[in-house]
Amino acid sequence: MSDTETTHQAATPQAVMPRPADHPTAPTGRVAVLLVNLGTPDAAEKGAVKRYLAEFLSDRRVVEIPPIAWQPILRGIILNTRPKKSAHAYSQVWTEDGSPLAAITRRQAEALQARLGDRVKVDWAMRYGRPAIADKVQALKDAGFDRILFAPLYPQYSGATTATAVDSLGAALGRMRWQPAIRTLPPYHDDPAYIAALQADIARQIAALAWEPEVLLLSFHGMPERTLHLGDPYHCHCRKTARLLAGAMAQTHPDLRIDVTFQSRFGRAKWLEPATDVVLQAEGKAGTKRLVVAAPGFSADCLETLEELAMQGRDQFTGAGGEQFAALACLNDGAPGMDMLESLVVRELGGWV
Ligand SMILES: C=CC1=C(C)c2cc3[nH]c(cc4nc(cc5[nH]c(cc1n2)c(C)c5CCC(=O)O)C(CCC(=O)O)=C4C)c(C)c3C=C
Ligand SMILES: [Fe+2]
Ligand SMILES: [Fe+2]
Repeated sequence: MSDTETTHQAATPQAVMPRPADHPTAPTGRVAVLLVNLGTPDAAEKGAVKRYLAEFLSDRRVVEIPPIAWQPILRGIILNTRPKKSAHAYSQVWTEDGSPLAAITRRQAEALQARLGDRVKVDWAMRYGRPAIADKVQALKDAGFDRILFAPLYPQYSGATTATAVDSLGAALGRMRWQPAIRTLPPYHDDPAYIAALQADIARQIAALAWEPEVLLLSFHGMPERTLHLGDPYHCHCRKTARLLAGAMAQTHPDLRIDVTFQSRFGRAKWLEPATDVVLQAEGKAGTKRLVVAAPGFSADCLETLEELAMQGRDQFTGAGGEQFAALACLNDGAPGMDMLESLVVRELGGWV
């Protein structure tokens, strides 16, 4: 007899049926939060990077070229050239705990667990590589968690990030006879808690510098410009985040000039502009001496912030005449970012806990 039938009968006046002991595989109402980020290689060496890039760049949400045209380019050229170069870049930022993106995402999950206590189980997964979304969802279900808040840690929605993470969840659910109930965390690009966290964290890091920046660049990961015309809200979300953040920063730093750029251009198509590397050189050439760059779209530091911005970016700016440069840390597992994440998650869990 199912729980539903029991409840129905209990409501009738004649007989109050005793509730049967829970079926051993029928847990109810146990709630988990699964934090999700992009994914990263298992090691900073060519083979691991090749496996990671093969999975990532074969995702049709990421490279929107028909496989018949794209796969020969990917397998014939890109996977034979890029892994060596990218492995070298990864080796420059690798930590004792492995890839920064994975290590920080794990710490975010641990910090959120400590904040939420035993009401909720917090775990983490990656869209590409490990730990895989499908494995984590199955493990949570097997452990009795039948309600899962799936939280892709991308403040700005994009088909190439949020949607593909949810696709992967959907594929995992598609293989399950008995699925957990699912909620997904909406994009939070304009949430006051996110803007406040960014403002506080950026202001704190600027105050810790021994010099005063003239310019703050807000560098977001790029996307092919075509995706904007196809209706992807990513560009608009980035612009709105930047507008709200600039408004908040103007209260405390009225003399700071704030500009938006897009980094990590890939391939030959036109990407969103202006490009971060181009602007860093142009600023240096134009006489800007002191510049900071922040990456508000990245919830955790990773290759793109630690190598591309902090290392290459410094060379681009100082090589063109700039003098003082700092790449600010992402929100990571610091207090402002964790306060924000806790408030977003608690709001989405309403009615479940
Ligand atoms: C067509 C290629 C790419 C698109 C589109 C793209 C979108 C996109 N990516 C992020 C966030 C991250 N990307 C990261 C690394 C990375 N990105 C691409 C390509 C595209 N990204 C590549 C090839 C790589 C791997 C590194 C390299 O070889 O250059 C990372 C860091 C991962 C890490 O291990 O540290 C993040 C994070 C967003 C948010 C986004 C679209 C909005
Ligand atoms: Fe990327
Ligand atoms: Fe990059």
